[in-house]
Amino acid sequence: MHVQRILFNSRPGNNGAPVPENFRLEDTSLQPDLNEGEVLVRTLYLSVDPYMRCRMNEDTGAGYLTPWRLSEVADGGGVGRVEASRWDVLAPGDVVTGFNWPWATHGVLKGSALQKMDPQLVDGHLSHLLGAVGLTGLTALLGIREKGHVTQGANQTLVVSGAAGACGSIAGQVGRLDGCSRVLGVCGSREKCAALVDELGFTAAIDYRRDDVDARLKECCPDGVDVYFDNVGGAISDAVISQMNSGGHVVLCGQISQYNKDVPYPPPLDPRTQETLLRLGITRERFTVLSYMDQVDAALLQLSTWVRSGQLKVRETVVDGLENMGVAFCSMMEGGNMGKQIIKVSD
Ligand SMILES: NC(=O)C1=CN([C@@H]2O[C@H](COP(=O)(O)OP(=O)(O)OC[C@H]3O[C@@H](n4cnc5c(N)ncnc54)[C@H](OP(=O)(O)O)[C@@H]3O)[C@@H](O)[C@H]2O)C=CC1
Ligand SMILES: CCCCCC(=O)/C=C/[C@H]1[C@H](O)CC(=O)[C@@H]1CCCCCCC(=O)O
Repeated sequence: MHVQRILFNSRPGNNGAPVPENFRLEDTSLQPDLNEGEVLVRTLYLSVDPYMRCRMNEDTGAGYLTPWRLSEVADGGGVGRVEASRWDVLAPGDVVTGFNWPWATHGVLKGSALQKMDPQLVDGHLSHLLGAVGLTGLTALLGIREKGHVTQGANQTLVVSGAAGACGSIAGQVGRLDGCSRVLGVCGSREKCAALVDELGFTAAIDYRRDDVDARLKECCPDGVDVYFDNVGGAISDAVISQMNSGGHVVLCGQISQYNKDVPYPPPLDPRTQETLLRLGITRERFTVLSYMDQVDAALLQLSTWVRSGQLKVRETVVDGLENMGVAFCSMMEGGNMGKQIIKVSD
């Protein structure tokens, strides 16, 4: 059968922004004959994620991430439909997701590497299985609950960086639903700020590209910051942490501002920020959603319930066409997305 796939074409180098030409589209054929345990899937949606920038380096800097190999098919999170199966658990028509989905229109995958999903969980919006009711939503919900120490009635102020993105837009809403009295988002445009406040229920938002971040933080967080959900690191995080209360908590979710730099993960902290954390007894623990897989079923049900009831609003930036994977990835790394960046591959 004829398939299209995206090969990893070149490395951007440990220092520097990726370009779409780091990927290339290939037309080829796939032998759909299956061995025992294999499944033929048709790709519906592919996930576009910041951690992929680390997979573009020869050394990813993170133990659990393998580098993409040159001239091989890139992979990541995906959702698709089973077309043929020699794995007992799956049958044609089933909707499945996986972490190592090939960037291709069809693929032959190991059945044991796939999770069967109930489309009712997302009312048929299957792209949400990669976002709000998938790893993104889980990251936000479990990050807040495992590391944020949010307590109903405690009058806490939560700040979220990368707030208009996939994880951030959900984390802020979860913080509000779990009891924070004030939720402030930091993001990269006026339009994103407006969406956070007008649509997603954030109390206020800061445009870090145009506003005086320190001054706006003081203005919007008059009682200081109790919980910080950190998606970006760097200068924004230094500014937020400098206004945190003693005994506060930083959820170390990601550090995207450093991913185009040759630094390990997590990147070293500014010494003044390190001193603030120590002096004020602020926790800053690394959070990885993959460490909490035992909680996935209950957490997905919670996210699904909130989305279906309208309590949790979902934003996505969906681009059509496998051939646009590289462009969409580079755009996301520069803030071109609002909510989860998705590629739609087929209906
Ligand atoms: N710990 C875990 O288990 C997981 C962690 N993550 C991490 O969460 C973070 C968000 O991921 P995700 O929600 O998928 O991606 P997003 O949807 O948030 O997309 C990335 C966003 O980062 C912002 N950004 C890019 N460069 C910078 C910069 N230099 N400074 C500030 N903001 C920047 C852009 O928004 P803007 O317009 O605001 O600049 C862009 O839209 C990442 O750090 C990622 O690695 C993700 C999944 C799981
Ligand atoms: C090195 C920077 C990572 C920063 C944090 C981050 O973005 C983590 C993302 C992972 C999260 O735990 C859930 C995911 O989907 C991300 C990892 C996926 C791992 C898949 C394995 C890929 C491989 O074969 O290397």
